[in-house]
Amino acid sequence: MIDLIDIEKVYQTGKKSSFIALRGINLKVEKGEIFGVIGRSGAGKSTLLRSVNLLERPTGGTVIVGGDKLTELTEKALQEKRKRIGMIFQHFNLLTTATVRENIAFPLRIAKLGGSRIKPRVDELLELVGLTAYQHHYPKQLSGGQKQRVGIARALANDPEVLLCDEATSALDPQTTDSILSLLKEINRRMGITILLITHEMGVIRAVCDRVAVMDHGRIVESGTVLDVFLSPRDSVTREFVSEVSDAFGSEAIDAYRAQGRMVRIHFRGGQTYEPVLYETVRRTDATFAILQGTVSKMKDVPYGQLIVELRGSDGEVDRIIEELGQQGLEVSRL
Ligand SMILES: Nc1ncnc2c1ncn2[C@@H]1O[C@H](COP(=O)(O)OP(=O)(O)OP(=O)(O)O)[C@@H](O)[C@H]1O
Repeated sequence: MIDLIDIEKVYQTGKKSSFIALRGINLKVEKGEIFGVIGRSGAGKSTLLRSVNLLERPTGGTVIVGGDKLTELTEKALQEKRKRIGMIFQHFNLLTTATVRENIAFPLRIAKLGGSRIKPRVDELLELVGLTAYQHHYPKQLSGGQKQRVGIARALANDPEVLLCDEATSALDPQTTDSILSLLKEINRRMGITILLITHEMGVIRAVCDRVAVMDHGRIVESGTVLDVFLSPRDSVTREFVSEVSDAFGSEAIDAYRAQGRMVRIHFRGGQTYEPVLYETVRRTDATFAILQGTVSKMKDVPYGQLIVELRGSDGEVDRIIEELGQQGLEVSRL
């Protein structure tokens, strides 16, 4: 649905100086998925997101959305295409002197829809985001979460195929963040809208995304399914993000144990998370095990678990257990 090919962005910062914000970005977002881009401040996330609808025109490369090469469209054709690419912002960007209803109707008026079609569409959108009772309020009378709901309704007004989310929950408290993320998931599921979001919070990625790309200094340093990247991060930047949401791992207590050897980390995915796979495997040997740390959580809707255990048995038994766990599809790494 979104194809970014060899995207470069160079900002001219002075007569003779320039800054490279994006370097050779290649990214493909499939139809119907929620794709997250994560990175530290200054990594280039906003520049990348704004390249998708050409709010920021790349200095090199090709942007394709829904089969159309945006980088080759005329200004008029681009305006038309942008109607099918919704966008929401960290600070909502609402019209402060217009009511909730007028804010949502705004893109429909721009699209020159007749009044008789605007009213039912706005009613539908108000209902979708749960703001029917607030339709005559002004933005200053709303909470942050409600303002973002207006932003979402407005972005969906023209029935887009893609929704771009620019740090959409960064200005919200954790509870409101959860409710906005749930709304985005519902919109994606019910309407099949492809969502591309940028964030600096791994929690956001874990809650809603199918796949993720990690950015650093204008490059994508790692990408893959959220589960893969989360459970086996390769790049140091990724590892830092992952440690933010899994602070239980790698604690000093575990490090102290490490000296004794035979410690393993086991990753469970999906239905396996709830099965006694470890117990059943160890039971078939003379070995035993001690659980040192464990967690069960969810990555979007997929359950996953991570256990750190010390296997107590002979070298041969320990090798056999690790091999058998692997054969059953568990990821096992010696610590
Ligand atoms: N108009 C501009 N002129 C010059 N440099 C710019 C311009 N816009 C962005 N930059 C620089 O490009 C880099 C990437 O900025 P960008 O806003 O895309 O990063 P980001 O990852 O979204 O970070 P943040 O979350 O802080 O916005 C930064 O170093 C920024 O200073």
